[in-house]
Formats: sequence, structure tokens, C-alpha cells
Amino acid sequence: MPTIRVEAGRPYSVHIGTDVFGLFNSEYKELLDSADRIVVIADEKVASLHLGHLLPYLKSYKVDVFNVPSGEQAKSIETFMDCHSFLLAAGCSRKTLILAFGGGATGDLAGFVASTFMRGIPYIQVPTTILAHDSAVGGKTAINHALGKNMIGTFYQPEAVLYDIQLLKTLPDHEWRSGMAEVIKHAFISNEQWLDELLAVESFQAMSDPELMGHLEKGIAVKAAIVEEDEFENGMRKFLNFGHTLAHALEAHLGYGNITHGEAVVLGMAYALHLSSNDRLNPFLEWGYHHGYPFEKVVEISFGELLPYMKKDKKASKGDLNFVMLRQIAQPQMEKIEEQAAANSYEELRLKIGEVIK
Ligand SMILES: O=C(O)C(=O)C[C@@H](O)[C@H](O)[C@H](O)COP(=O)(O)O
Repeated sequence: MPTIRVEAGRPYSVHIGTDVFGLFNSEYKELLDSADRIVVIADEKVASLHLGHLLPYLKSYKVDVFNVPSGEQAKSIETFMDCHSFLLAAGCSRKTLILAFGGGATGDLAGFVASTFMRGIPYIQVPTTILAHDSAVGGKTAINHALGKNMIGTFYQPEAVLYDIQLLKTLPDHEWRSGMAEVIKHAFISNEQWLDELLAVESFQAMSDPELMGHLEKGIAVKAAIVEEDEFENGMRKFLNFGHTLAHALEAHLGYGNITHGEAVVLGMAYALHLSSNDRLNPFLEWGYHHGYPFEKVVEISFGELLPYMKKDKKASKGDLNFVMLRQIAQPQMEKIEEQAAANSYEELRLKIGEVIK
């Protein structure tokens, strides 16, 4: 079974495969045995589809399941408080272990709950989406604020990541699009040959298991290497934010959950490529149209509507606009862009997209 070690703070492993839950009863038995109870914080939709697959592996333990709203709706202060209320009412302690069972949003929320309950209890990420190959690794936890995405959160590494790719089979189209966005982001910032392979993928769902697993493994390896170098995002970890400045602004402006994170990231990467005068923009737009990414949002939404959010981005300082630029594939760099230049580039991209949509 492919396993990637992440040496960030306390080292942990990311296991990818089709029979990973068996590890609860072998490699992670000691951890589970040491817990007074296990609380599964689960995306309600994922719970109805896949809890039956997970729970048999936990049958010798005291397990509670707490369902949270599906997707980005889970990353609210209300749901965060509901989780804490549940843990307190159930009599959880510092010896309780949390399992985050769902996509990126569930993992971000459950990780944040784990990092704050009684000042921190252990948790395991059990991602169920392609997008979560990214979010489950690296220890970023968060909930959203109306004024900005992931504005309230911590860095708090999981004990392990158990990624069962069998669970990906039931994902709807928009989840494939969302997840493959973060996969191609990892390729953009690290490896031109891999990027070409991804740009040639005709259908995400038609990928074979080994092909999909290969891409996920590569993405996780890129992420793990960066997180190991810069766990707390003082430098190169910012490169993982390629495309995210615009993406987070779109998500906040449209209302969380009204565009998937990865779909917004594709629009954001197109913008960053345009800002960087990168000649991969055209093939990337073609790839994006082919797979159905919602580029029309860029035409519908003005730069002025997104600007206040971009100025509050976590990479910004003193109200400057800072973007991860990609003048050369695999050579990301942070740059401050003047507001007028950013606005002009956005308008040019809108025109370019508008012509193709016509
Ligand atoms: O792990 C990171 O670092 C990333 O930036 C990964 C991003 O793809 C991910 O969407 C992350 O949640 C964004 O975090 P944020 O700190 O920019 O809110």
C-alpha cells in the first residue's frame, strides 16, 4: 500500500489504497486502544453512503458519530460550536480521538475542533474526496468567516491520514472537478511533464485506479515535501496557494458552497497564469472548458467585487495584493502586484473567456 511519510512536527503517515481501514486494527491499534472513546465527525452525506464501510473496523471501541452539514456549510462557527457541545455532552476528555470522515471541509472543521477541544486532542483524517488529498495533509484546520475563507483556524497535524480510494467512486461530477483542480495545481508548481499528462486526461472518471492513485500519490508527495520544509507557512508553503487568492475571493463573494473550492481554484489559476504571462494559459483554459469548470463566473463578477476579499487574503500585508505567480512551470514565486495591473489583467482575462464562451 503506498504510504507517504510527513515529517512535520510529529511525523505521521498518509496511507492510500483500497483496504486502508484495516490499519485501524493493526498499525493504529495502540492509538485507538489508548482512546477513551472515538468520535467520528462525519459529513452527513458521506455518512449515509459510507459509514457502513468504516464502522466495522471500529467495532471493538466505544464510538459516537456526529454528523455535520455536507461540504463548505460545515465550516461555520455554529457547526464548530455544535461539535464542541456534542463532545462535552458526551463526556469526552483529552483521551478522546476524533476521526474526520468526509471531504476537505469536514476535515478542516474536525481538525479545528480537535485542535481546540480541551486545548487539543488527537485526530485522524479519513478523507473521502479527491480534493482532500490536499486538505487532509499538512495540518491546516479552519472555519470560514463572512469576510474571508479559512480566516479562523490553526496548524495542527493529524496522527495519520487513511485514504481509501474506493470511496471516491460515488463522487458527483463537480467533486471530481474540484479535486482534480488541486491535483493539477500540485503539477503546475512542481513538474511540467506531469502537468502535460494531466492536461491530456480526457475524462476524470474514466481514469483507471492505478492512474488515479498515481496522480494522488504524486500530489500528496509534493505537498508533504513543502509542508516538511515550511510547516507554518513562513515561506515556500505559500506556493500551495497558487490560484487561491482569487479562488477564496470568489468563494466568499458567491457564498461558501455556491462554487466548489477546486472549481474556484481553477479560475484562480487561470488568472494567476494570465498575470504571469504564462503561455500555458490557453491550453489550461481549453482543458478547463473541456471538463466543465465554471469560467462564466469570471465574466459575471467584476474585479471590484472581488478586490476587498483579495486585500484581506492571508498572503497580503498592509492591504497589498500578493499572488503566487508562475512565470515558468514548476517555478512559483510570490509577487506583489499593483492594484491597477491586477485589475487590467482581470479585464483581459474576462474578455478572453467571454470570447470563448460565446
Ligand atoms: O496546505 C496549504 O498550505 C494550502 O495552501 C493548500 C490549499 O490548497 C488549501 O486550499 C488550503 O486550505 C488553503 O489554505 P489557506 O491558508 O490559504 O486558507
